[in-house]
Amino acid sequence: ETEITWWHGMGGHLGDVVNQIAAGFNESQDDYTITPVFKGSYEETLTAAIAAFRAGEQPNIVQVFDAGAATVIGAKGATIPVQDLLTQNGVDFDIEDYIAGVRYFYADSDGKMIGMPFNSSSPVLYYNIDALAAAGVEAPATYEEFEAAAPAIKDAGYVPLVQTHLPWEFVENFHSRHNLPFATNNNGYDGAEGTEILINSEEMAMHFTKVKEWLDAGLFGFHGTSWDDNQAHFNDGSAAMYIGSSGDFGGLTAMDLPFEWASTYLPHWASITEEGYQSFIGGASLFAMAGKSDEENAASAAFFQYLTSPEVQYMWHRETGYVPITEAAYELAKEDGHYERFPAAETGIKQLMLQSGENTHGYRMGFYVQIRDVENRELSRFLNGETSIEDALATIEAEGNELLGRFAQTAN
Ligand SMILES: O=P(O)(O)OC[C@H](O)CO
Repeated sequence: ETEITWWHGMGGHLGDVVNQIAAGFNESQDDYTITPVFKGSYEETLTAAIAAFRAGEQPNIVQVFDAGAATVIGAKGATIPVQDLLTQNGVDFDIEDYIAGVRYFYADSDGKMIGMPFNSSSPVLYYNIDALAAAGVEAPATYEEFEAAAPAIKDAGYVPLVQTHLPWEFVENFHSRHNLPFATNNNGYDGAEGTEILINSEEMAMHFTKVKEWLDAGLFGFHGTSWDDNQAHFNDGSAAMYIGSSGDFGGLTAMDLPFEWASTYLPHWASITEEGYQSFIGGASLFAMAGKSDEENAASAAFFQYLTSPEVQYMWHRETGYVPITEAAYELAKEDGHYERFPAAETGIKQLMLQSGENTHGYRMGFYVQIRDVENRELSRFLNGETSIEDALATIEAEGNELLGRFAQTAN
């Protein structure tokens, strides 16, 4: 029997479902055993995998989040393109089986799939139905509607809004929802050479200036930049709404919160675009690391085949809220009546299928994990009154471009 390992960053409820998938694969056949290992946050998982690769102790499969994808795809020789792994091991592969939004996010510039989409998400707006009813307002579709409703929500005794990740929700997907360019060179997809971040814009300055006004007026809560710093305020009933991952759906359901909740799209500014554009996929994908035996690679291919079967995909989607990555799994969820029972479970995938534009397919920036650190640092300093928005955005742009330039050198 061949044994393989899978490093991932799925904690809590998500980790339980990962373990169920691994157990299901192990029971489904006698040739292979996969062992999932929780390595901490997405950032910690990626750091551990890079260190392990350098020491020749890499796992067979590692989960890498969207922000780290360009770095890993650009690290030639570190991974085996998943498309090659599958076809070399006799597993049928057709990129058209995947929903449009996930098809090319983890592909190289030739359209070859390098990472296997796994937990794909969208940032959505969750709302406490009881809180909005107490305030006599509807869930907002736009930030203008949020501004109009927020004072009544505050008067009803709630913090109107919190969010879980400034870069993902207020920067990266902000650009997609408004079809604004986020980097030169076709958002970085045309190559690392000369790619520059386009964060220092009128629209970013306007949005964060508004967020700071809301914060100062008690209409927005901000408790830190780690993934878990803010959601607790929604869970405990003090915040009426939060922007978070569609992949939070399963965890929220499992918590059995003492109030009714639902979700809707990530708001956009009607002043920038009347109709919002699609978001692009978040979450993470699975990479097969290089340097493993043929037997182990065959085991990884068999696991990926199992993982992408409609039944396993639907189970993962149903239990977590991550979007189904194949058309077949989405159809299965619809046929099973999943969205009639839980309308909030469909928000993420529907948002990925809204109108698209030239800037809505995501971004490809190397060392973007480090750029996120700069964004979090400078945007927090602005929200805490330690710098101006002009200086914050200029600093992110300068440090971001320096990191992008360094990445372009390593990638060549
Ligand atoms: O919380 P997740 O797993 O949906 O991931 C959100 C972001 O895309 C990670 O960078």
